[in-house]
Amino acid sequence: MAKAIEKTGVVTALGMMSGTSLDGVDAAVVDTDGIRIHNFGASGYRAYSEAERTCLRAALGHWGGAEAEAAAEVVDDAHAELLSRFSDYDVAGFHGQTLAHAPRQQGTYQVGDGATLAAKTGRPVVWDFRSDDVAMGGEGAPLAPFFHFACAKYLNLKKPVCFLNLGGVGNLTYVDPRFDSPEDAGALLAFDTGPANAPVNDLMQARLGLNMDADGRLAQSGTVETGALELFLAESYFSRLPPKSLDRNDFSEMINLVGELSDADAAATLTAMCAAGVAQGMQHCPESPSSVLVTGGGRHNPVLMQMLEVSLDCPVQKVEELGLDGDMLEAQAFAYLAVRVARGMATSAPGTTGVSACVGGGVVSLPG
Ligand SMILES: Nc1ncnc2c1ncn2[C@@H]1O[C@H](COP(=O)(O)OP(=O)(O)OP(=O)(O)O)[C@@H](O)[C@H]1O
Ligand SMILES: CC(=O)N[C@H]1[C@@H]2OC[C@@H](O2)[C@@H](O)[C@@H]1O[C@H](C)C(=O)O
Repeated sequence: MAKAIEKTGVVTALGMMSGTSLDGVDAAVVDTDGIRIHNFGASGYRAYSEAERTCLRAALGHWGGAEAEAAAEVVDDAHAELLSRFSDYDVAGFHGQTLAHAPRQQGTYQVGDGATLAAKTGRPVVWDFRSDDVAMGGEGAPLAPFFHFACAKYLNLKKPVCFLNLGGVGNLTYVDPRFDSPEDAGALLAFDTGPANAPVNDLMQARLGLNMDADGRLAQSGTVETGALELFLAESYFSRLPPKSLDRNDFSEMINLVGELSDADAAATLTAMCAAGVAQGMQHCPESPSSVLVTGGGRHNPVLMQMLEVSLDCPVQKVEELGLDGDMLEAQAFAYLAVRVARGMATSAPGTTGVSACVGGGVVSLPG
């Protein structure tokens, strides 16, 4: 069994991501040398139970304490359980669960203990991906952009393209595949676009006890309240230049902007806010991309997809149209990044997190 990973050649990495939507943990295998993607492998998913989700929700915004400890236990157990379904990998990338993120103040805080996981599994585990970037003045997020660059190369794309991830929060990566390396100035520009599904999920939870507006059915029957949308876009976050990042709950008061609206109008308006944040963010791209490739759970929402098609002036496609798996892209990203960290390569750049120089964050825990 591998105790440390080889310094060169293609290895099999297993990435795991527990995202801001708090729905569950994704895991996916990528064969890579840390530069090129050679192959995408098996994937898996482990949903959080209602009780686990309640525990995680209660810990959001906490920088430690009993709530965070309870959440850490849930995260560690769920990841260990998911990991036990895989046997054929050389290194694991373990993002953990973000509980709080304020890079300019307290920093960034993910729970999940990679050292324990390494001891349990007997494999090297790479974790704590964001802290070094924040310590060097970066946003600590988004980190998927270096992987998006590798995806563009894997797909043999020749023109600039955007990857748009619609999870709890939205994040956009502008990739120019004409550059050789993700570290080249101008190859990447990335930032969080604004809230994506989190406000709609919170609305559905508060008003109807549901986890999401499945297939946008409620939003579909509602009307967008343009006054609320304008107030949303007046938020100072949207006039800030990228790179920039958000905490899941930075926009949680948005739900108050739709407080007086019917369920359907509120859902339609919060969905429109997500699309409007993306449209606003696209104005920062140095060139109009050949297309916007959408990944993450929001791409399953046809109302949101249609709003994006109307408001963006380039084609909007699900990543599946190019053969990628939009449910697993983030887990794959942390598989890819794990290999880069283990090999001392950079995982973020001034254009992706605003860090002062390219930095390779992450901690490598070897089994004892
Ligand atoms: N069929 C669907 N209809 C509407 N919304 C959906 C559908 N499927 C998924 N979603 C939305 O996508 C969310 C999950 O997205 P995803 O798994 O990308 O989030 P995440 O990885 O937790 O978040 P992040 O990328 O912010 O870390 C769900 O909570 C829901 O809001
Ligand atoms: C601090 C943190 O966990 N941020 C997440 C979150 O979820 C989406 C967006 O906000 C993105 O910035 C990031 O995740 C992705 C995987 C990233 O780092 O690329």
